[in-house]
Amino acid sequence: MGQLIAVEGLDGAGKNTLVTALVDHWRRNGMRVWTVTFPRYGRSVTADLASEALHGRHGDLRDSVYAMALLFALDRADAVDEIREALAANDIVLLDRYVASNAAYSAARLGQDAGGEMVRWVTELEYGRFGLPVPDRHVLLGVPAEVAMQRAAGRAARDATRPQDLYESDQDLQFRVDAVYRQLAQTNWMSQWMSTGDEEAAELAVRLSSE
Ligand SMILES: Nc1ncnc2c1ncn2[C@@H]1O[C@H](COP(=O)(O)OP(=O)(O)O)[C@@H](O)[C@H]1O
Ligand SMILES: Cc1cn([C@H]2C[C@H](O)[C@@H](COP(=O)(O)OP(=O)(O)O)O2)c(=O)[nH]c1=O
Repeated sequence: MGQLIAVEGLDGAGKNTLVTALVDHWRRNGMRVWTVTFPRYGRSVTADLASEALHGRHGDLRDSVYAMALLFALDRADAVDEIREALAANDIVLLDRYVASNAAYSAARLGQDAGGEMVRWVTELEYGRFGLPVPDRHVLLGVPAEVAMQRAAGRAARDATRPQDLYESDQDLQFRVDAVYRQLAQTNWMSQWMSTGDEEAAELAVRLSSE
């Protein structure tokens, strides 16, 4: 049975870059690693609908915090079997965003903290009703919010296929999401959280196996 690890952080924090480096490091060391990025764009109709809403389509869908969270959650509900199969066949299953993204972004949108109603609702829906496996570890890529926002803006400027969405372009929201993420990490929400900045993947991989 593999270890389930979720990497979390703001838009532009560097999650994708870190996950790619970790997978590369572990595979070079002979470990069996499987990875998936949420939302599963192109594979999940609910993920695609959520992205389209965040880019201005589907009327007032994006105004509903619960409706948006439900779309992201349904994408994961549909992935339960593939995650369980991956855990059975690999040493490590690495998730680029997971349930904590829904908890942090949705709570932040409502001005709530990590102890509020929205985090409870996400927990009951995704870990309770949908039966998603709880990560053994969470990794919070906690670069300063200003840095993450600059990187997300830079990426959008360089890549015309990745315009900033509603959440990425809302600086106040990003600061609030950052605060909720840090509370989730401090309270070790659902499992142990490890915080990292711009750390070499090799160093982080060692810390993940030793702490
Ligand atoms: N450690 C780093 N130092 C500088 N730039 C970085 C670093 N990590 C990622 N980036 C850059 O920041 C941008 C966002 O990184 P990405 O991994 O796509 O973030 P996320 O998946 O968290 O949105 C990309 O343009 C990437 O090249
Ligand atoms: C996975 C997930 C993402 N989100 C948010 C975080 C991001 O701001 C946004 C889009 O996800 P993101 O991973 O940033 O996708 P993109 O490649 O389009 O930048 O959705 C949630 O609110 N809940 C979730 O469950």
